Amino acid sequence: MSLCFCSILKPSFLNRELDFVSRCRLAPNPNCNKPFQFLNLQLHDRGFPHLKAVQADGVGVLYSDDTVSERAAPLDAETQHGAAVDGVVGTATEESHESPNRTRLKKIEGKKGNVDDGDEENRFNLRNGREVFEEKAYLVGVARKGDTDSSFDIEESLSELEQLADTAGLRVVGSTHQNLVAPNPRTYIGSGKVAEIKSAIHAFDVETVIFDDELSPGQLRNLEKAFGGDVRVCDRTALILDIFNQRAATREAALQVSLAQMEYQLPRLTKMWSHLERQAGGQVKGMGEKQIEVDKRILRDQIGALKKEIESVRKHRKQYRNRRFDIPVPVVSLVGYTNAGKSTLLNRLTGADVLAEDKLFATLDPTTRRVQMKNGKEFLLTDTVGFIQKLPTTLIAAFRATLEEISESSLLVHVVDISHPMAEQQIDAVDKVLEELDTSSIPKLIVWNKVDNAKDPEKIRSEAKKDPDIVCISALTGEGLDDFCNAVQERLKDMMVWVEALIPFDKGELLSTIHQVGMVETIEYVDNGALVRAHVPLRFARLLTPMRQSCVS
Ligand SMILES: Nc1nc2c(ncn2[C@@H]2O[C@H](COP(=O)(O)OP(=O)(O)OP(=O)(O)O)[C@@H](O)[C@H]2O)c(=O)[nH]1
Ligand SMILES: [Mg+2]
Repeated sequence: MSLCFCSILKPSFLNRELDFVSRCRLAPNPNCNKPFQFLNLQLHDRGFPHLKAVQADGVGVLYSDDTVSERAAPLDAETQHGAAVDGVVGTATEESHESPNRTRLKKIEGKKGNVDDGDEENRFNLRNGREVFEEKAYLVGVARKGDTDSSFDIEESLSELEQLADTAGLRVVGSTHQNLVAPNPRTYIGSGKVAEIKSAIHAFDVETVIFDDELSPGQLRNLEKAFGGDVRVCDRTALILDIFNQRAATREAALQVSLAQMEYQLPRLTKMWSHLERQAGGQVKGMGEKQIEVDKRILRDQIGALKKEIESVRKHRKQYRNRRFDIPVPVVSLVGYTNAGKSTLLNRLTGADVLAEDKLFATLDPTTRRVQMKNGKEFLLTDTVGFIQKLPTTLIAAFRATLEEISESSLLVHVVDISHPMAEQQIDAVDKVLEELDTSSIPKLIVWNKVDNAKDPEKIRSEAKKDPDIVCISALTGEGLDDFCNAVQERLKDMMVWVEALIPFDKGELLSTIHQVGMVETIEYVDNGALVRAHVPLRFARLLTPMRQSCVS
């Protein structure tokens, strides 16, 4: 089936019953006499002790007790071509234009436990307060020859996909990739690769195959068919949507994720009802087709209703924001790649308790807190949803309202995990999304976080010193936080205007606000009030206009 993640039409694939696994278990077939390729049991004895060999076409599996089982044969001759698992790293039979590529089988150890018959219970794990069954997933990526658009190489992108899969509660058992000039319009990857993956699916009881790029509805369908129907095929977008779905804690986030999911599903609403045709022995052809049209209409109506609801929540949020602007405290937004440490920084500076953990997309909703500096100055700090390379456009669109917080800030703080091997590429990916959000006019400060975790912290610190727009910190240990606050203060001062105002004695509260949000140079107490010279935010300067005039006069 093509749709893995629709919470409205069907539950998340992470909640599926064991039934799916038992359906995948192979029925013994001792009469099978096709050639086998023996697996390297040394590598796999922890993870797959029951497997001894896989038939050359990947269809049959020989178990350690010498029973042979066989799945349904491949659907078309094309996918049989070159199928093989070579035990340790799996070789791919390539089409002539495809360069060699690698298949990785993951050694499952430590907390993940064994994946054998007696280990099914260990595959239930507590995630976000609910027990989920860890499905076995296999990852597939494509490196495009001559692709200059993406700065992530395929290994790095797959490693990030693995982190996403782990966050979603899946157990990754292996991965593979292929170099292609252009993706295959039918199956995204070449036929040799399809066959190779099919072998891996059979050999390791893979339940979900995840592609690192967005697949077209047709590609999804064809791949599922080619893999034999019992395995779910999904892509990075669906995986990210599922994580968002699991993590949406507020009504607004839940609405936004639902909208993104529905928009993703609309063109993929196929095959859902093909069982009707099968049940009817194919005699009522078209029955499934009609049902799809009905489903699409229902989904479109739901999308319309959701958009209206989001709009009303958005208006509410805007009113709240406007009220917030009555107090002229500048707003500083934390932006950055997911897992960079934005929430940890907010928590550290404000004593907030926003969820911060070593998982991707821990934060979905913006949280704003007041930062009180040692010198008594204040600013508001907003934590926002993290970005990622290949961020689904449906998600950007759905979260645009929330991200408006960013475009209305006085200053953007781009938090970078400088200890991450892909820090530079992550910076590029964030800049790309910021461009899409039209934030070029807002001043930026770059924060190199997690310096404590860097291989050579000293080098990082001295590099940061060379650029006045970079501050080096550790949100975890507190290193550099004073420098960070001072740098924010400096940037905010640059955006303030110089005023001289005579504040009457009966408006004493204005004087304390100037101290709070501005930078006071001098105060002189005269007969009819306090003569203040200070830098204040533009919005606040407007408020002082009458007093500025009286000062001038
Ligand atoms: N060593 C080290 N770890 C840090 C530091 N800052 C954050 N972390 C860890 O990095 C992980 C991610 O931190 P978060 O604050 O959740 O990151 P985030 O940017 O809010 O992530 P999303 O909400 O997913 O976008 C957590 O395990 C933090 O403990 C730091 O300065 N040093
Ligand atoms: Mg966060």
